[in-house]
Amino acid sequence: MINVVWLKRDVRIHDHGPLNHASTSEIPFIVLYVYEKCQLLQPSVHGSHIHVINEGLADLDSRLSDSSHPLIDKPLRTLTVCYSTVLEVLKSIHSKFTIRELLAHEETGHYASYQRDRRVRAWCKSAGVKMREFNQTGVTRRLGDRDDFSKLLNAFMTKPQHPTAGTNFKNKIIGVGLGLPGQCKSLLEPKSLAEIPLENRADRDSRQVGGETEALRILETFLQSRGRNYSRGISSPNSSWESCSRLSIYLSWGHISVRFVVQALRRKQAEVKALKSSGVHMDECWGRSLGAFQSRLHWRSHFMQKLESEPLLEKKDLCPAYQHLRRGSGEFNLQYYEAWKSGRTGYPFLDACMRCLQIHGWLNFRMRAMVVSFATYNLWLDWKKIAPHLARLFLDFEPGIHYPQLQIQSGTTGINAMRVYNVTKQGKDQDPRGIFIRKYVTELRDVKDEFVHEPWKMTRKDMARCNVQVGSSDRGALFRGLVEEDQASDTIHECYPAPIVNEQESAKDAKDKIAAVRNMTSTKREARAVFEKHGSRKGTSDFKKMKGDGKVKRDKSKEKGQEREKGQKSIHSFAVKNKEKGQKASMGVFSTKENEGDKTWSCSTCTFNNTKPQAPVCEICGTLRENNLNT
Ligand SMILES: Cc1cc2nc3c(=O)[nH]c(=O)nc-3n(C[C@H](O)[C@H](O)[C@H](O)COP(=O)(O)OP(=O)(O)OC[C@H]3O[C@@H](n4cnc5c(N)ncnc54)[C@H](O)[C@@H]3O)c2cc1C
Repeated sequence: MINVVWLKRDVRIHDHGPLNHASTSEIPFIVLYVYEKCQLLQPSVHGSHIHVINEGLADLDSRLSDSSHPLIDKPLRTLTVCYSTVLEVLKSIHSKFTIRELLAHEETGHYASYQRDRRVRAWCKSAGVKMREFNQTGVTRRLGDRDDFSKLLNAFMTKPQHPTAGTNFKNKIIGVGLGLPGQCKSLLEPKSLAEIPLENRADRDSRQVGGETEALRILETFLQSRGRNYSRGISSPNSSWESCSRLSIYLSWGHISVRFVVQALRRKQAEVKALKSSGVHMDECWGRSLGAFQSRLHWRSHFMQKLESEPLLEKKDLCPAYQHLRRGSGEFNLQYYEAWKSGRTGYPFLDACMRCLQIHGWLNFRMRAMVVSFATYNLWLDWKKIAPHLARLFLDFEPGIHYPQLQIQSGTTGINAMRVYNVTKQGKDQDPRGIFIRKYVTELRDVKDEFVHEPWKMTRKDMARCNVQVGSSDRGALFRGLVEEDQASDTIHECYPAPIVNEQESAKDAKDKIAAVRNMTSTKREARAVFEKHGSRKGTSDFKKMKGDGKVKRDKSKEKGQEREKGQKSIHSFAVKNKEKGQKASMGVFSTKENEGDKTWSCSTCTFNNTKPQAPVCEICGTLRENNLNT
């Protein structure tokens, strides 16, 4: 008899329920990782993900074998790693040893992993193997609605972590040479994983390194010093590099647990508070930044809960009313898609973001939202078509955040306000001197500050002076003319495209199309159902009041298509009312502020600074506006 610890997105030693459980049991166990063929076939998989996974496995192998050096290309010492399907491997182990317990973490993954888990559970049942799954994200299985979500999440985060297994259990691990299907002697490079298309197997040029050791180090530097600037540094791609925690890849691949991070954060918050009350001068930034970081960690579980409750979210729109949008025949413009993908849209700030992702696999939140907004509004591309490419680009790909965010940013959830980012304005705000642009869009490195965000405004002479030709594929044409004119240049350098769409017009068209769907009575009804199931319940008392009693109920009259009663509030009626009052529709989070003055309100759930005084819900997380704690 043996136990099996099945590793998925949980490759670490700290706060690891399955490892702890196995190590305190009297029988031996296998620590198993499978390069699963059915998962590797998913279009979201990229070689860089495999490298990060391998770095995590090598780190764990060295921790479990008491060695100080993670060895990626050397024989494995404690882990059992196979290249197969998990069911085949489990069946083989069972036939050789008889598995008593299969120990794993619950996974809120894409649909293929959801189905795989169901198959494994069914097999365990039929084979008499007890399967035990541990929670590691704070997400609750089979949660009907969001009424108790925050309470449950808080309880989970407050619970003591699983003890880190001591060294005495290590001789209980059975590992190498078991003769299992596809068993590997060492970790596999992406190049030997035939399921991943060739073009997706390469690594990123410069990316974060995976593994628990690195995760702990990054957390420490953040809480010791970098985190101080979190609040004011997260929006610009220049400052976010250091100011953001940069923990996402470790959280996504399970090299650190979210509870470990939350509890470390709480200790830091207590330390800051204690120092302050003992009279030590504390920089105000710390308190604000730690609070904002705490909110982001809350969002993590908040968004993952959506996918947990709606496993098909990767494939369908949260609000069915939007299903047909961007999916008409001929609506997908391949040329636009390719330009967006390769960072050649003619909008320098946008192109810099896409090229930055190709090199590093990371961008801050605002820039991610912006690249999706540009693709789905300005280029009118279907979010489902851009999702796999972004998933491959993001080193921290986490399905439970990725798909809900894609839907929010493309305006199809029914419960979030439309947010169309003006990429040129964002560039001017977040990268005023074009430092980020010049770093990635090297064609523009010699362009003067005044044109770096709008190079198409340069005259032909300006272009010649900074050795770039904007808007023509004929490199020679411009310069031939100019050389004759003023002999200004005898060298021909690089080309940069002219903008592929008119930013203002394309945004307006897209917003009109979305608004037409949003304003339909049937859409409002569907959006309400989405809110009941997935909307944040911060400001819960108002939500309950709105419903007339303490419990959220489905509005049957609306389901039958009847009109809303007079005076009854709806998430959507507010948004429509704004327009009726003649308020200008938002061009993006910043332009709204200009239109409506400085009446911003900071959301008590997610701390986002909302710029629409009349907005019924927070633009980011959907929390009800009424009596929002920070209003
Ligand atoms: C279209 C889109 C897709 C995204 N896809 C992913 C993804 O696949 N994986 C991923 O980890 N994040 C994703 N994000 C959220 C966010 O951009 C990243 O979590 C963040 O940039 C990671 O950097 P960080 O760890 O330094 O973040 P920090 O700002 O330091 O935040 C700490 C942690 O909080 C969580 N977090 C932060 N912002 C969000 C958010 N908006 N929603 C949910 N959780 C959040 C993350 O786990 C993050 O690691 C996406 C955002 C957008 C707009």
